[in-house]
Amino acid sequence: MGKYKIKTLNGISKTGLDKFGQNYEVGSDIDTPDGIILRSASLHETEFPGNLHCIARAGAGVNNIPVERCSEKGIVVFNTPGANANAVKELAVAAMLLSSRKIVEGINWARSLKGDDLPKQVEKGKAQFAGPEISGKRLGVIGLGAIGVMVANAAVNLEMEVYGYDPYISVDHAWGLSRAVKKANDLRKLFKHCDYITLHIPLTDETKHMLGKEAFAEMKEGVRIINLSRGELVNDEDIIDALGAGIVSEYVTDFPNEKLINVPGVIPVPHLGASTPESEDNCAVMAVMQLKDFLENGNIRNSVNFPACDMGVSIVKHRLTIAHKNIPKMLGQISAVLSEQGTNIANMINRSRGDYAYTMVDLEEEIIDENVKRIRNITGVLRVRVI
Ligand SMILES: NC(=O)c1ccc[n+]([C@@H]2O[C@H](COP(=O)([O-])OP(=O)(O)OC[C@H]3O[C@@H](n4cnc5c(N)ncnc54)[C@H](O)[C@@H]3O)[C@@H](O)[C@H]2O)c1
Ligand SMILES: O=C(O)[C@H](O)COP(=O)(O)O
Repeated sequence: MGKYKIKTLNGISKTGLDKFGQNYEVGSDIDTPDGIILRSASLHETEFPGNLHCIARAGAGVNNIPVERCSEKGIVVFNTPGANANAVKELAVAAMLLSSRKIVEGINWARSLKGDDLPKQVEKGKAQFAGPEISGKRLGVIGLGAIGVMVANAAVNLEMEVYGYDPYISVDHAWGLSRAVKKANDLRKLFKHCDYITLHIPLTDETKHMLGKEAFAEMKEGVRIINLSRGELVNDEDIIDALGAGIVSEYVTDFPNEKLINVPGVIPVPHLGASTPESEDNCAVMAVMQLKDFLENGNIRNSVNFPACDMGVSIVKHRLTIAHKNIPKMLGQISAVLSEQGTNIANMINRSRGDYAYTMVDLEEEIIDENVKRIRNITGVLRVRVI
């Protein structure tokens, strides 16, 4: 078996890449990779080579990856849940303060001062940069996943009154949420009462333009909006109107574009949410370890399109992994091929997730190519690997 080939897109932390080790050829110029590791680069226009088995997003959001197209080809897509959450939480706290205290304007003004009486000018001019404290104000957190929970809890510690909205919250994340966070059952109520609203949800067909004209019409006048999640969650034209009308007083976005950049009240941050050495290392290490375990053992952990599946380290003659559609009679057809050959199945596991499923089979003897072909040809089978 030759070396596994991994293509890198974006700058991936060396601490993570070093974990690939000797059996891997890793680089940005690899043509026919077994795996891809990336951050925000878009793969929507990319044709995938036939031998590409897996893609790891060193980060949270996977809207830059054509996940459904990958599923149809049996390509397993991973992300690294929670690995950059603390970095985003810290920037969210900073964003609330930036939106309140006119810190950026104040710094720019201080830098523009000239003369030999600067302390005097500072004291005379500072009043124009006064802004409210966040303590005692109401914060609405939309999305209570890895980041939203941390932001909500941090805001409680900063003495804010916090409302959380997430109809799909996981049990684990609910356990991690401070009891002081109040549950918002209805987004309209959250819009009506909150002084600050922060978004921590993925970009999907459901969430695109979640903040638009109708939402702004419900909001408290002067609300401050923090969007460190994805630009398209907010309708640009509508928030520009809401800023002009004074409904929104400040909009901190980690996703600036040409429409927003010079609008008064917009605080553009150049997608810095996860840009800390700590989270870049965390994400890369997690992504690399997941890719390695998948390529070497067929195990799936933290995939966004296939079920979690783990049979430990492969120590048998062959491990067969089969990505397939979640349809009846699949296991029967696979085991029929193996039993016709007289092969003893040492261990087998099958898991499903929505329309897709994954089967792992440990075999104590060689599997002949003809039978691998027969399994590949079963209707609904997307990909077969022999490890
Ligand atoms: N700015 C950055 O650098 C940066 C860094 C990390 C993540 N992000 C963005 O933040 C998003 C969230 O990251 P995370 O790590 O917290 O993800 P996560 O999967 O842990 O949490 C997302 C939460 O959103 C909830 N949700 C989904 N649809 C919802 C809806 N319609 N209404 C309310 N809640 C909904 C889910 O139930 C889940 O709890 C990512 O998808 C990514 O787009 C940005
Ligand atoms: O979804 C994410 O994890 C973030 O947007 C981080 O993106 P980045 O890795 O390109 O900084």
